[in-house]
Amino acid sequence: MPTVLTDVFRGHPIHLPHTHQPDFTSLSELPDSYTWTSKDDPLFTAPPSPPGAGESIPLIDLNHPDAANQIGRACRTWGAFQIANHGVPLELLQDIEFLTGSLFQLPVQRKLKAARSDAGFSGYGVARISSFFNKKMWSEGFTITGSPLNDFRKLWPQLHLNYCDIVEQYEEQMQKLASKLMWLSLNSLGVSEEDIKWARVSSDLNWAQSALQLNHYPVCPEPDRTMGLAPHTDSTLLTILYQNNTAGLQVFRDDLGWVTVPPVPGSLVVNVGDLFHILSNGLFKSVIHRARVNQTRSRLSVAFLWGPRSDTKISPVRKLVSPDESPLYRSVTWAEYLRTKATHFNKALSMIRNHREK
Ligand SMILES: C=C1C[C@]23C[C@H]1CC[C@H]2[C@@]12CCC[C@@](C)(C(=O)O1)[C@H]2[C@@H]3C(=O)O
Ligand SMILES: O=C(O)CCC(=O)C(=O)O
Ligand SMILES: [Fe+2]
Repeated sequence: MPTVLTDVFRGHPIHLPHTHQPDFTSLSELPDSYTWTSKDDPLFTAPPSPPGAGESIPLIDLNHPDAANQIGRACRTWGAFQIANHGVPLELLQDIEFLTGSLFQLPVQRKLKAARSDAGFSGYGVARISSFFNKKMWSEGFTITGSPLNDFRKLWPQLHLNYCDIVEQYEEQMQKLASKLMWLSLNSLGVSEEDIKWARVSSDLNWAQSALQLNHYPVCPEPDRTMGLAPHTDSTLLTILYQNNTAGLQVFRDDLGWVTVPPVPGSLVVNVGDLFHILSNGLFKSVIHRARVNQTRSRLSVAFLWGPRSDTKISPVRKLVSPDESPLYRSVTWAEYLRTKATHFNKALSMIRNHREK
């Protein structure tokens, strides 16, 4: 059984056609293979949030004395929020944006030197969920887990060490922030470190692991007819997303439809992932989100995908399950869940749901 993320997809190869990526910049018309309709994705034409509704996910000031409750509320109603005053240096956000921009600007032959293999985890390619859709997505991505040294050396024979250093610093900051956010939201439910022993702050963060997903959405001649990244939930506990100043991220709410998450300079977007939904016995929503593209500006985003060690069993916190009911989900490790997701995509959650008797 794999204990690091690198091994998770080894027995679950997915054929991902990286090498058929077009040179996005040379296309003046959208090819049919990139043209999406509601047949390709039932939510494609779901209404955008009504104009003037003025509602999007909350922007929460982490220094606010009531931040924990605000975060808890956002996790229950939206499954997403933005944070200001998160303590991550602005310069580091600029560095990771610069790194991401430089990576995707490399010639495609260079990027393909670090292509992700079908059974691999790290490297350059299309989104892993691509295999579940008939149409292609107008984006390219780069996944990092563990040290990026080998891949970065292929991309930047000279500068790779500087870029590795940025990734390392960024991951360190994100780890601290993610654990803080998890505990703030759990505290708002009355759950404390006594209730989830594997995730104690004092256990020096060795209980967690992560991946970084860099995304690039090139300028597109017909943005309304294509998709940057198809709707999905993240398989994480929490995801912390940095987006550049081009809008594109949307979250889905049953009552509102697609709601745009406007870029707020210096702030970060946080998503509840499927594992946090499980841990909270369904109280926190793992939010369906997608990325649209833009006709005049390219868009970059950096997702920090955060979860427990691969061998930790995640199950609903006992305290959140009422005594006369069984937990909503059976226990699952992150490795098992990622593999279930890799084969069953958006059915994964329902596959580990306990069916209540009576
Ligand atoms: C740790 C993770 C989480 C992964 C798989 C693996 C590495 C890359 C992540 C993403 C990033 C892009 C969306 C997503 C849906 C995808 O296709 O690749 C994510 C997926 C998940 O959250 O399920
Ligand atoms: O680019 C975005 O805004 C969304 C990216 C995302 O959802 C992901 O990488 O999981
Ligand atoms: Fe995502």
